[in-house]
Amino acid sequence: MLSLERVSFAYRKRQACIDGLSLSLGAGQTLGLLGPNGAGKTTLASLVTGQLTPTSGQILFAGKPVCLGQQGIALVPQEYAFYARLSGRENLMFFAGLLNLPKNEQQLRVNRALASTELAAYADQKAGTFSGGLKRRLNFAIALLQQPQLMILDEPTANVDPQSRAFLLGTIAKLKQEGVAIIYTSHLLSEVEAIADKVALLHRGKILLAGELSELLAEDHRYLYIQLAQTAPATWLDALSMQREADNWYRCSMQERRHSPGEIISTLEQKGADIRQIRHGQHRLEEVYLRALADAEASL
Ligand SMILES: Nc1ncnc2c1ncn2[C@@H]1O[C@H](COP(=O)(O)OP(=O)(O)OP(=O)(O)O)[C@@H](O)[C@H]1O
Repeated sequence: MLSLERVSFAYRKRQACIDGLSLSLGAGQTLGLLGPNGAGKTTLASLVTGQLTPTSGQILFAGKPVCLGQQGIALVPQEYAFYARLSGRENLMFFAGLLNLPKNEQQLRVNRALASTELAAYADQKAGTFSGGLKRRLNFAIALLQQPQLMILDEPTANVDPQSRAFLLGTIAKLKQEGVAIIYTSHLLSEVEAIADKVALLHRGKILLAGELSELLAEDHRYLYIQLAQTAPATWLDALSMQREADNWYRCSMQERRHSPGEIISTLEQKGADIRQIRHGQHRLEEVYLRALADAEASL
């Protein structure tokens, strides 16, 4: 459905902001687009929607180069993109009016967008008086009016409470089931882990790491991760080949096959360790992300 072939873009000459980037996305797939501040995620979103034009390479949607106002692609931007002085419904009617549709179809789409985002009860309030969560939903509802085949969500859950976040993620999951392709940027890696099929990690405009989420998270059982309630003394670290990580997490290497997971746990318990959590066999996306960035910075 979407394919990017060696796409580059520079705001200023010589300084590539997106640098030779290739990726593809099929119907019903969700791509989690990750990267530190300034990595190029928003720029990439603007390229895919046709708001910016690549300096080289091409972006194809359904086999054709994307253009400004591309049909079938909708962006939910980071900023609130509606009129604060209009009500929720007035905003939706205004944006539906820009879609060049018969009046009854416009009304139908507004009602559908209000229903899918559960905004009907607030539809006649001024959008400027909405809570942060409702504003995010309105941003989302405006993009839904286009009934897109590809939806790009740029940090849609920023400043949103856990309930509204769960609601937005649930709505995205429904769209995915209906075959809508999603590009989802977020700094909340647990969210991306929950909804993405594929992940691309951007760093300085290049893809540092990309692939199926399940493959990126799969681990070869070389390490056991244990979180303790206390800080482990150096003697425990030496005895069990443990390395301290953040938040009292310890990484125990089993590479030398000196210890099995069971031995490590019982030895720690005998020493009086208060074990909070244990992980074995799967990385968290956050670890994959931080390690890839640390390796990239080290090799600069
Ligand atoms: N309009 C612009 N003119 C010039 N440079 C820009 C412009 N917009 C972004 N940039 C630069 O391009 C780079 C990528 O910015 P971009 O906003 O795409 O990153 P991002 O990954 O979305 O960051 P964040 O996570 O903070 O939203 C940054 O160095 C930024 O300063």
